[in-house]
Amino acid sequence: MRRLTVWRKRIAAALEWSPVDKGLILMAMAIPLYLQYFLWSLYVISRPDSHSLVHTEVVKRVMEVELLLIAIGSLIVIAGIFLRRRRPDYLPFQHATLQYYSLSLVLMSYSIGTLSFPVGIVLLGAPIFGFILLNRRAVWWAAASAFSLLMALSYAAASGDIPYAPSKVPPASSHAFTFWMLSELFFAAPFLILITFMADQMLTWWRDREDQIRELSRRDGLTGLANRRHILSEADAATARARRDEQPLAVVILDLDHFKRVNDSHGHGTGDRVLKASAERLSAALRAGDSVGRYGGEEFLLVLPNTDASEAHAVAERCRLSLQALIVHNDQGLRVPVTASFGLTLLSPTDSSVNAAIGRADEALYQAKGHGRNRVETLLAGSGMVPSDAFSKAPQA
Ligand SMILES: Nc1nc2c(ncn2[C@@H]2O[C@H](COP(=O)(O)OP(=O)(O)OP(=O)(O)O)[C@@H](O)[C@H]2O)c(=O)[nH]1
Repeated sequence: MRRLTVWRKRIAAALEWSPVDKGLILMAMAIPLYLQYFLWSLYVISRPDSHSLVHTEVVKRVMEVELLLIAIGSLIVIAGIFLRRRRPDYLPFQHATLQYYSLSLVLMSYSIGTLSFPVGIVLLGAPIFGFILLNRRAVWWAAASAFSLLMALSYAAASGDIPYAPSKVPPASSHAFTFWMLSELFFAAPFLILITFMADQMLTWWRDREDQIRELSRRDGLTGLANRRHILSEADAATARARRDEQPLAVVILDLDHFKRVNDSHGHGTGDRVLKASAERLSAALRAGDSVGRYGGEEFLLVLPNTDASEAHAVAERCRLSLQALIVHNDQGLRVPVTASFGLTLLSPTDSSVNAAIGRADEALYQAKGHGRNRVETLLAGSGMVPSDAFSKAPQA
């Protein structure tokens, strides 16, 4: 099962393969097909009723062509194996494999009829699959060659210059008709299975990759927290919910104190470590449902749904004490003191958007800096600054 998963991942990640490897995978699909057709030919001419189903002489000639195609295909594979280490990006190899694949399939299809069911499947599936996986220009060239050959053979057959579907004896009985119907399904089955399977795997892989990219675009590279854009969009969503449910929403901005000094005295690397450790502390101090993001260089934004001023003050205090207790060492092993100042507010019905509340929290933060840092200040719309002792159990360091 684990092996299957590994192979699934490999197949799904085929977009990343080198052009030579992609050419080789095409050959790995084509050669077994000719083996499959060869075995079918062998089977059909050995049947006692073969004369009522196929023109055996033609089928024997087709078998020679199949063997020739297998031999040519094997030579191309040997060339590919030779190239894959030395020149994995050698695009002409992909052109060669695509031309081989498309022209030989059209040629093979001629013997059972250029307008048959398997040809339709190949014509439809191969370019879609090819455009996703292979070089576009090479696929266009191969599609153009295959289409030209298909048209030339169809035109020659229509004009009576060559027979149409020379292998086939036109089904004269329901038995012969069933035989041909099953044979055509047998020819088309590998394409149907392979194209469906590959499309499923690749689309799954694409979706996973899209999810990863979306996640990356939302995260701050250093701290792993939501980045500014994402925390603001979370704040917007929380605002809409708070207004709909008529619940309070608290917004807190915090800024590490004298962070320039940390960088200047201990180096940027230590500064980065402080930011990462602070982010971890903040995430750990919040409840499920609260959000935290990196709002600026050393500024973080907390969005606390269903939280009134007193609860939000307690959360901010908890974060403040947690940061104050943080132990980060510089490269020389000295402890770097970390504290932060906090500005808190609640969303007010008069706020046109969450940005108004963020602006107020920023103003409160400015006050916290002015009042000596490492403290929480609250500014509420309508009531102005709220003294810290208005909240029960709100100790300041
Ligand atoms: N190491 C590191 N430093 C950063 C990063 N982003 C911003 N900074 C630094 O953070 C410092 C912020 O300094 P200031 O805005 O002057 O504020 P402060 O020194 O914290 O002073 P107060 O806010 O008044 O307490 C600047 O030196 C920025 O270079 C980062 O990703 N990594």
